Amino acid sequence: MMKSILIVEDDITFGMMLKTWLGKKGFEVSSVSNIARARKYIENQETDLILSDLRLPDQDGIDLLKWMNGQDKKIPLIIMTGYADIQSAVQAMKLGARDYVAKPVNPEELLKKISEALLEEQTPATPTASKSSPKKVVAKEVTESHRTYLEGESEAAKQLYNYVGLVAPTNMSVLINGSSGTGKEYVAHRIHQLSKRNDKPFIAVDCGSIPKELAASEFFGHVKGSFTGALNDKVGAFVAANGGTIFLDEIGNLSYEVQIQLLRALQERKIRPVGSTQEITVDIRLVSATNENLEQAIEKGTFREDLYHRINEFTLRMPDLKDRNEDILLFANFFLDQANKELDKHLIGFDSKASRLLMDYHWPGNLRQMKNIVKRATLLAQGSFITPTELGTELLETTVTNITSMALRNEESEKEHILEALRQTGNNKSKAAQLLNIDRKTLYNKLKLYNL
Ligand SMILES: Nc1ncnc2c1ncn2[C@@H]1O[C@H](COP(=O)(O)OP(=O)(O)OP(=O)(O)O)[C@@H](O)[C@H]1O
Repeated sequence: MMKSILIVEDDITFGMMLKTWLGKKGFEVSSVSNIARARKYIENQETDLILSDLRLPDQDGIDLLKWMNGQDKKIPLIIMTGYADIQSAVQAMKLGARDYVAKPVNPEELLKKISEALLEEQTPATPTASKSSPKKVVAKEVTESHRTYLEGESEAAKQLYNYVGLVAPTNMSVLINGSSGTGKEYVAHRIHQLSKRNDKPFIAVDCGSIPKELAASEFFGHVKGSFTGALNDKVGAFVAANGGTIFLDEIGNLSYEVQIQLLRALQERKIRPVGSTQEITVDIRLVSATNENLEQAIEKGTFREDLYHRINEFTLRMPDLKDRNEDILLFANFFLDQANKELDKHLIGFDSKASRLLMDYHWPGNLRQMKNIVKRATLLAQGSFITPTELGTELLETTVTNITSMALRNEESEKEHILEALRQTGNNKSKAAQLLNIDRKTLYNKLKLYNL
C-alpha cells in the first residue's frame, strides 16, 4: 500500500519541491504550512509519517510532538532543521521525534531516513534488545545487496585490498585512515562482508553527527524514563551490532567522556544502557575511521592514547583518488553505469576531452565528489557521451585557468601543460612559471628538457 506523508513546512517553494519529489518516489504526499493545520490533518487523515520544519509561524515542531504525545498519536516524525538549531532537534528527539535532517536537506539522506522510519513502524522496537530493530538516530544497518563494489587496478588499490583480505577474517580492530570521500565506509563494510560475521549485522555510527548528550544512549541504549523524555527503551548500537561489526565513523569527534565509556566497553566487552543497572555482554568486531591525524590529537590531549591502541590493532590507509591514476576512468564509468540506472538514461561513456579532464583533475572530494559530478553530468548530457560542458566548471577551471593545482604527472601531460601555460600568458615565462606553480629556473630547465 502507498505510504502517506505529511509535510509541515512554511517555506512554500521548498514544501512544493519536496512534495513533488516524494510523490515521484511513490508516496502519497500532503503539505500544510502551520501547526494548527497539521493537527487538524492528523486528526482526520491516516498518516504514516510526518516531516516537519522546526519553526513554523504559529508554533514549532516540538509543540506538535507534545500534542501528539498527549493524543497518544504514534506517528514517526522527522524534524527538518538548520544547523543552528541542532540543540532544538535534540530536544525534539528526546520528545520522541524519530530522527532529524539538517537543512539544506540532502534528498538521498532524507529518503533513507524516511524508509528507515517506515520500516521500523512495521517492526516496532521491543524492550528486549536481542532481536529487535533498534531505533536509530545515526546508526544505520546496511543491506548487502545495495552495495556494488569496485576495487580498482592501481598499485595503491591492489595493496589496499590485499591488506583488507588479510585482516578481514580476523577479529582485529581496524582503523581506516583517509581523506573525506575516499571510501572508508565502503571498505569497512567490505571487511564485514569478508569476515565470519557476515551473516550478522553491520551497524554504522557517524560519531561526527551525534550530539554530545545523546552519544552514550546512541552507543549503549537507554531505558524508558532514564532522562526527561526518554519515552521508550532504546537499543544502542553495540547491542544492535551484537555478533557482527560496529563501524564508528569520524571517531576523532567523540568527546573525552564518551571516549572513556567506549574504552571500557571495548575492554570489558560489556555495556550498560543509560539508566539501567544491568550489564549486557556484547561480542562485536570494531572498525573505525577518521580523516584526522589521531596521533596529533593525542599530543594535543583531545584523544585518549589507550583508546587509540585499542581501536588500532591494524591500520588501513585509504589512497586519495588523484593518486589512483589507473582507477579514475574505471570509477567514472562505474558511477556512470549507476547514474544511467538511477536516472533511466543510456549514456555510453565520456568523450576523449571529458576523459582527459577527469584524469587531470585533483579530486579534493575523492570518490564521493566524482560520483556526484558524474551523476549531474549524466542528467545534463544531451547526446550519447558526456562532454566537458556537462562535467561543469569545477573541472574546467582547474585545467584551463588554474593550472597551478594540477599535478605535473608524466612527461606528455607536463609538456602539454607547459605549452598551455605559455599560450595563456602570451609566452611570458615568469607568469607561466607562476601559473604552473614552479620557479622560473625550473621552467627554463624543463623547456630545455622538452626542446620547447
Ligand atoms: N569501492 C567502491 N566502489 C563503489 N563505490 C564506492 C567505493 N568506495 C566509495 N564509493 C562511493 O563513494 C562514496 C563515498 O564513499 P564513503 O562514504 O565510503 O567515503 P568515506 O571515506 O567514508 O567518506 P567520509 O569521510 O566523508 O565519511 C559513496 O557514496 C560510495 O557510493
